[in-house]
Amino acid sequence: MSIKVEGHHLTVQFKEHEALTNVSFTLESGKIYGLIGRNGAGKTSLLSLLASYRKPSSGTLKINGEDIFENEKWMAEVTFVHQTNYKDEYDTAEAYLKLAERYRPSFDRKYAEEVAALFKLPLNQPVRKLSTGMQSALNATIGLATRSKVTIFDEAYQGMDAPTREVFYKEILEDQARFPRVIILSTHLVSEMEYLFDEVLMIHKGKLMIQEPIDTLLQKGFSVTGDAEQVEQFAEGLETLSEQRLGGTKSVMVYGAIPEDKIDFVRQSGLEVGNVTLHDLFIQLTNEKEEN
Ligand SMILES: Nc1ncnc2c1ncn2[C@@H]1O[C@H](COP(=O)(O)OP(=O)(O)OP(=O)(O)O)[C@@H](O)[C@H]1O
Repeated sequence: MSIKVEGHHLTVQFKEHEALTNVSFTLESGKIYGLIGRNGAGKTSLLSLLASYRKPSSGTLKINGEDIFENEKWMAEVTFVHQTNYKDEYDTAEAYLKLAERYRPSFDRKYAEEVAALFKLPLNQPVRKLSTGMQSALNATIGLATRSKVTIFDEAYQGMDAPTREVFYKEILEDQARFPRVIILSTHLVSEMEYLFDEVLMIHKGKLMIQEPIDTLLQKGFSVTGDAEQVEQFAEGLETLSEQRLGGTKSVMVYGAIPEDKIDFVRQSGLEVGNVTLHDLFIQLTNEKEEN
């Protein structure tokens, strides 16, 4: 069954503070969504609505046309993976997998064991004794193997070292191809995880600034690399996001399209034109808003 999640004009109000303001979006099965935003932007507030942890102060949130808050059918189809405090957990990792199998009908125990082995997760150890990275690997294993129609990973990589994160990312891609669902990855590791995203949701100060396919988003800017003097000449008067210089070579990231009157200059000078990165766009777009 394919899934369509629709949020309309969602607001989350905490006493004095509005954590989310008038947020609307659509999510569909088969896509991986990158949810990015600066600290305190409202990412977890949005995810807690999807997980039914919280009721929106206003607005609607539906899956396939049905409200999800306290809706048992849909709550059972959403898995929210986030950092957990396991300091008082004496059960083993193995027992956790058994528990997940008991409570989640879609849980695939065999796959969970395969992923646990890839993570080198010591299943016979009490969870409280696992390192932070291994506790995250346990959460990630359960999140993947539950195969919920909506699977949310909220900075689920905490403490994982780089090779472990690579295992995690590879499994996300491979298992999503086998069992397409809505996957949301909330992250601060923008550069590292960019290649996983089909679409990006960028939140800034409680507002959804962008929901766009990653390819469209990356066409909002470009990079130019080549002889430093020529690059500087090219970039004069343009809005640059970042620049790097190595000896006589320089690279700049520019926001916007290449201006018509500079196209010939690029051709003649032989400067190399490439894509902008999500990391640079993110920094630029969230700074720009702050200035406004
Ligand atoms: N229970 C709460 N009571 C009051 N304010 C809250 C509560 N939870 C979150 N907030 C505030 O709402 C805003 C959004 O917080 P949220 O946790 O959604 O941000 P975030 O984007 O997930 O941040 P981070 O990247 O730092 O985890 C912040 O200003 C935060 O202080």
